[in-house]
Amino acid sequence: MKIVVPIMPKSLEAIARLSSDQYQGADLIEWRADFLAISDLDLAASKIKDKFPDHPIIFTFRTEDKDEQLLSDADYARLIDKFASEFAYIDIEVLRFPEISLPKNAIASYHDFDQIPENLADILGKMQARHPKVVKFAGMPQDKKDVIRLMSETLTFSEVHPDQIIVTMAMGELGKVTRLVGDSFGSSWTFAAVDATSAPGQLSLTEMRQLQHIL
Ligand SMILES: O=C1C[C@@](O)(C(=O)O)C[C@@H](O)[C@@H]1O
Repeated sequence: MKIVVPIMPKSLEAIARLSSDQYQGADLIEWRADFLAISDLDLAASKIKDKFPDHPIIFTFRTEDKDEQLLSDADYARLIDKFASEFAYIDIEVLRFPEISLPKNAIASYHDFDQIPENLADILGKMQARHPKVVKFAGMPQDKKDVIRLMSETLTFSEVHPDQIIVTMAMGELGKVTRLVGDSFGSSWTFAAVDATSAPGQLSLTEMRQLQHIL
């Protein structure tokens, strides 16, 4: 299971302060670009690539967790188009922005911050139908059965689509187990933190490395 570590710099100075040594054990870096002003993204992109020359980087501009719409559909599409060729992977909220054509390195992603939806299989299927490089889902379980359901749907999906990379996780305390043993149920990546977490329930990179070793 690959370990992805998000970075969420809130200024260009914060990028300069990042110490890449702390990220050595990560397989991929996810740049959460939605914490910066749009006008800073160009400069930030080159600084981040300079900072992590040895890591594949995911460009993510998350809109699903914002109350207000930060970008129009057209601006989101332009942003995706611009950065897709600059990074190893690009996160795209495909069901929210269905008009976008997917580049080869697309991660089709979907978040539900309230629940593990009953129609999870349908959501995964709709994302897969766009033929992205990776299908990714993160949801908030309300009880232990939700956690088992997420893992069970992930396993079923991975058996039906053995060539499709799928990444799923349940967030929060209840969901932590999915970040540890997700790969036994078909999920290929897990997200872990250095300093701040980008979602509830993430373990630290150090803990995740130790666990990977044990497992
Ligand atoms: O999609 C994901 C997964 C995530 O939400 C998590 O729960 O670890 C963290 C986000 O930064 C990332 O974009």
